[in-house]
Amino acid sequence: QDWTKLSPTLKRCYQFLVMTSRSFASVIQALDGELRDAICIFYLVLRALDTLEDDMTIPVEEKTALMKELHENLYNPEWKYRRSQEVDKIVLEEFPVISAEFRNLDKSYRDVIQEITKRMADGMCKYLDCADVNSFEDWNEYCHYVAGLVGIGLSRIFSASKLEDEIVGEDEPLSNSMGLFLQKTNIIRDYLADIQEGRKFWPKEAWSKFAKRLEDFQDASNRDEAVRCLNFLITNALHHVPDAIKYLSRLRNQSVFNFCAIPQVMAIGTLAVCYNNPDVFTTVVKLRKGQAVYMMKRAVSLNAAKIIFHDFAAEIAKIAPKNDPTKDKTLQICETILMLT
Ligand SMILES: COc1cccc([C@H]2O[C@H](CC(=O)N[C@@H](CC(=O)O)C(=O)O)C(=O)N(CC(C)(C)C)c3ccc(Cl)cc32)c1OC
Repeated sequence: QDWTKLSPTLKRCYQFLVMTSRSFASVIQALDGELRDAICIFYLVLRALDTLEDDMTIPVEEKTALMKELHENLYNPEWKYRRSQEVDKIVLEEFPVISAEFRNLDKSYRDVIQEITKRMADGMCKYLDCADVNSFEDWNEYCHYVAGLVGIGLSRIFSASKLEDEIVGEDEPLSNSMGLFLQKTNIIRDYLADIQEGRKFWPKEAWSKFAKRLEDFQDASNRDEAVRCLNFLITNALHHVPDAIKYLSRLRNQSVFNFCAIPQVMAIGTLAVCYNNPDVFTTVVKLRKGQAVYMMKRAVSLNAAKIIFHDFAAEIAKIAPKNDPTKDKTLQICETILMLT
């Protein structure tokens, strides 16, 4: 990334990227050619939408209008929002800087970013009034709106840049799975942080088999049932791994592969650390920093990524408890992953 050649507004956008995405910013900045700026701006527009959705100080009616209009305000040079209390509020306060660089992008990228922003906002608003996630179908739909659409949009940008084949952008189910795997992993890992903020993303179809209320998993007396529900959800999330492996096998550009593979291997590593782990209900379980850095360095080829998927699937299969009600399905999906990797 040659910072000296950037316009002041584009330089400012990369500063926002570094502020809002910590470790991930470096992977975006390493993207080749037109992809770097297009995905930097896409990331920031998504961050702006996410910041609105997360801000509980904005009344629901006002928030719904702001989110649904964001895709139009990409073409409104003055539009900004200054009343957010969120940590990443700068992307809303300085939105004119982001929209200015959005309008400098090639039309093919602008059309994808605008369409995904519109569809995501509409979907998020459907779940805004705490319409709880009941069935696994609801869970897949919610994750499609907040994450699957990101995968679909990114895949179309990869193909539009010609750095990846048309098929990458056309195959929506695979792109959707890339998002569902990451988002389900985040939701599983973030049980305690979310419940403490009154946010419930674990599907009722799952937790109702193990407790009367989702909050009950916080009590040490319910720890065994909580871990069984955890293992049930992790097993469901692992079913997206075969699609992720197929998606990664289609990529030809090294910088795109690194950008896509690193979050996926971090996610299966997170699921492996969470599996059968009661700490999920008392802290936010994270990969050890050294392990995360190690994986970011290693996941640079399909074979290297496959080995990481293989090792974590083998680890989960090894510790699957004999008396866990989901054990057979867990071993089955692990076996499938082991055969693919
Ligand atoms: C083909 O699809 C993808 C390919 C590569 C990366 C991502 C995906 O990876 C990061 C990775 C990331 O942002 N990691 C964080 C760590 C963390 O949030 O736990 C980081 O390293 O800061 C992520 O998590 N999300 C957020 C969603 C999952 C909601 C989409 C995300 C948000 C905006 C963009 Cl443009 C991309 C992604 C993809 O999206 C599916």
